Amino acid sequence: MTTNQLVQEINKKKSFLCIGLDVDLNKIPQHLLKEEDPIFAFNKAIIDATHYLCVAYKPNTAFYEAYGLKGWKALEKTINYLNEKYPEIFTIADAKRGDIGNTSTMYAKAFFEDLAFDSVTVAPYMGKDSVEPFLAFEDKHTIMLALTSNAGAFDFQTKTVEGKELYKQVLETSKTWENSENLMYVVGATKAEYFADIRQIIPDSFLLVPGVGAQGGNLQDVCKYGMNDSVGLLINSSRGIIYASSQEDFAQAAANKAEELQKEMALILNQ
Ligand SMILES: O=c1ccn([C@@H]2O[C@H](COP(=O)(O)O)[C@@H](O)[C@H]2O)c(=O)[nH]1
Repeated sequence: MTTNQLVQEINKKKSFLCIGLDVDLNKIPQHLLKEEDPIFAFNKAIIDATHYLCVAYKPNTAFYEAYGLKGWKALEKTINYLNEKYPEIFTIADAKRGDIGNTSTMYAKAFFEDLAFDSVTVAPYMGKDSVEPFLAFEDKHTIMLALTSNAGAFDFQTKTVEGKELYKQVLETSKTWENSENLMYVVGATKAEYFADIRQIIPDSFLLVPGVGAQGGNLQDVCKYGMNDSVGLLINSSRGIIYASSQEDFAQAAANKAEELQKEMALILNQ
């Protein structure tokens, strides 16, 4: 999917919501455990109930890898279902990959070709030659960690290196890489006070923003400083939506939570 198609979808749905599909078998409604593939059954119900309220889904691969082959199969069924039934939806494999060049190419093939995700998250720590192999894929997006939502972000990312915070170095340097137009960035909603500075460096890039809901980030603050002329934000909520209920009504409860966020977004877009 191109960035223009994503922007069109945002404007059509009046939503820049991304729903995180972080499936934990201990948290899903127990009646689903009788299904042949409980993870996929859960995802399918959530997707069918919420697709008109969001523009992206983000399965975090950890929640699938943890269940071995069954988990990976459920991930494959989920992305295939999304691509076949809801091709207008942007898909994110939250895998936080990145390695020496030839290995990164294989990661990119796994997520862009075999699983056919629109985007994958990567860690910048290994630098240019670990990220450029992802950027080489046309109409695919590489979402690089910039300033993460967790407390540990302050261990390295905000430390000053050669007179500048490390996350700023990451943003500035990445702009010089080949095919950098295929980059998006992760910035945590819990770091709202940093968005204005970040927008100075990357005014036009899309930002994937996790951390609203369960982690306490505030949507209004993020939008105030992080939004650009094309909206430029994908706000992710995972647990706050998908675990709204652990009963038979779980999909409707998730849709209700998603609608609360979508309505807030529509108001912001109409301002
Ligand atoms: O900085 C980051 C980067 C990634 N994440 C991931 O986003 C979701 C957030 O889930 P919630 O349940 O809405 O808190 C999860 O997959 C994280 O691994 C992040 O939170 N922060």
